[in-house]
Amino acid sequence: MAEGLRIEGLTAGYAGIAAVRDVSLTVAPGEVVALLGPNGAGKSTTLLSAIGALAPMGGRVLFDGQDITGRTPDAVSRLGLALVPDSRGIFFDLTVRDHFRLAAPKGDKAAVEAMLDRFGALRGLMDRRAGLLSGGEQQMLALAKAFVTKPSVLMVDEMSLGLAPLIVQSLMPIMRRAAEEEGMGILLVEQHIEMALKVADRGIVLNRGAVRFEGPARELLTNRADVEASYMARA
Ligand SMILES: Nc1ncnc2c1ncn2[C@@H]1O[C@H](COP(=O)(O)OP(=O)(O)OP(=O)(O)O)[C@@H](O)[C@H]1O
Repeated sequence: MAEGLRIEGLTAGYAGIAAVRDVSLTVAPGEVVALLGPNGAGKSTTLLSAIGALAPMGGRVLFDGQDITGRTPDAVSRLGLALVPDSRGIFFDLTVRDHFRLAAPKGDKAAVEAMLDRFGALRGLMDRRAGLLSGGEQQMLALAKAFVTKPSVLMVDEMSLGLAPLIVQSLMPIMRRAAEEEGMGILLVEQHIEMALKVADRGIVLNRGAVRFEGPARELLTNRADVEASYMARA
């Protein structure tokens, strides 16, 4: 049964030093969750542990009720959990079309068409090398490449990195639509607090490796003082 992503008591880090401690969060099917927090809070570490790129030191990652802790990123993505990393994971010498061939090797034409309906700007760019795309187009490609694999939960790490706010604003509703129309669960790591909370159902603030504040996105939007205080939390 589709239950989405459940991270339970995750402790993870590097060279034996924990960067996140006892972090728990869920992303249900059809839900958009904004994972917020200052630089170095542990947001990427959480995502990397969920996808299987970083072995947790403690806790569990469950996907649709199955314990996937310690599985490889390939195995995890085959189950339907995808990550768009902040580095975007695109190859400058390959064309846009090549990226879709790699992402959907079985030639799922319907999935590519559905994705092009969402990211219409890519239609005219199919034969362009990714290195010649603008920053916004590259981010669109990174997202679209994940969409053609039809994940049931998609994690996006800093979609807005290096992009003009107007471009980010145009990408956010695509995330919302995917949640509403396809039941995709979405975990958005974002520095643009307001833009993320406007499309999210819930918000979670991570700081110094722990969850400091969480609640319905609408409440976090109107309660900016608590959100900002949790960004500053020193303990
Ligand atoms: N490969 C690594 N080796 C050692 N320490 C790391 C590594 N990657 C991240 N860290 C450390 O782990 C902590 C959490 O980093 P992480 O990248 O998860 O934070 P973040 O919330 O995603 O930050 P940002 O918003 O700046 O991307 C930081 O103190 C960071 O310096």
